[in-house]
Amino acid sequence: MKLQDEVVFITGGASGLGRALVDRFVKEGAKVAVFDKSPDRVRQLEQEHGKAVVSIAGDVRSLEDLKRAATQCVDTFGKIDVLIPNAGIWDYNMSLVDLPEDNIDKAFDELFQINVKGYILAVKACLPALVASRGSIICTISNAGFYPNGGGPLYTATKHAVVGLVRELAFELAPYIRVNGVGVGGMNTSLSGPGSLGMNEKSISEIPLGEMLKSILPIGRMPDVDEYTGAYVFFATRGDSAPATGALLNYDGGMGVRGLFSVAGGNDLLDKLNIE
Ligand SMILES: NC(=O)c1ccc[n+]([C@@H]2O[C@H](COP(=O)([O-])OP(=O)(O)OC[C@H]3O[C@@H](n4cnc5c(N)ncnc54)[C@H](O)[C@@H]3O)[C@@H](O)[C@H]2O)c1
Repeated sequence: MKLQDEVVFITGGASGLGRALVDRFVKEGAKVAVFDKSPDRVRQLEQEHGKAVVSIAGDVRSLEDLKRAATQCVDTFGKIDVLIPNAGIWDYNMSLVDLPEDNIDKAFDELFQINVKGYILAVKACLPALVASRGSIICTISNAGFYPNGGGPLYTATKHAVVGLVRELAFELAPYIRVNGVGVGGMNTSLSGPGSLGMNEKSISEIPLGEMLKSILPIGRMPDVDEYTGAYVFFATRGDSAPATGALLNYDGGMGVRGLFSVAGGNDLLDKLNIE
């Protein structure tokens, strides 16, 4: 177990990637505080994990909710070693031309309030505890934090903003708190969209992402959600990641190394080297 007795606070931990992170961190010996807007799903997590998990329902757009949750985490587990701002929504690749004029303001506010302000408020709420523990922050980014076409202009702008946030906070919070980011790629979760665009009941799992990514990613397949959790364990581990702050890990199946003429340049390696 790599994280025995470390305490992790995660937003959006009741579903998808966040949920997989909770399971993985508990397996690694950590105690986990889960903050999510869905009271039913956070309660269920607590039931499944017993004393290793405390769950708090709230909205990442509310500093008050997050401060209440940070206090509950410290009251229950005594500290916060790692904060993972992760709760997010997607814009389902809605292009600028398709954005309805009368909803741009609301959609912009909703996406930025959850995907960017939600991260800033989570840090603000956990800051005293993180300084006291000499802890670290691991932000979930996305391939959309680095490349176009992983979202529309609104989502892509929010994820690029998180890249800036990682860099700024890594500077501002040094030498007491390390701040890093993981640029995860496509995965089968319940990722939904802004209510202002009528997308709050949608789920990315309705899209045949696995089939699509086979021919888009150099690794040739969409990773399982669980396969994304190792990077977070690495950044949370005090020993192994001690030199890392302001680090951004592209962890997306190789989107930045796609070839111009074919996605993966080594498709004929087995034939050429006579390997089964
Ligand atoms: N699924 C993908 O293909 C993909 C790709 C790249 C990046 N990401 C990023 O991964 C992160 C996790 O998303 P996911 O795919 O696991 O989706 P998900 O919907 O399964 O999980 C996100 C969680 O955040 C919670 N949440 C949303 N808005 C909230 C709010 N206002 N307050 C509190 N909680 C809120 C949801 O209830 C949900 O439990 C997001 O930041 C997303 O942008 C996802």
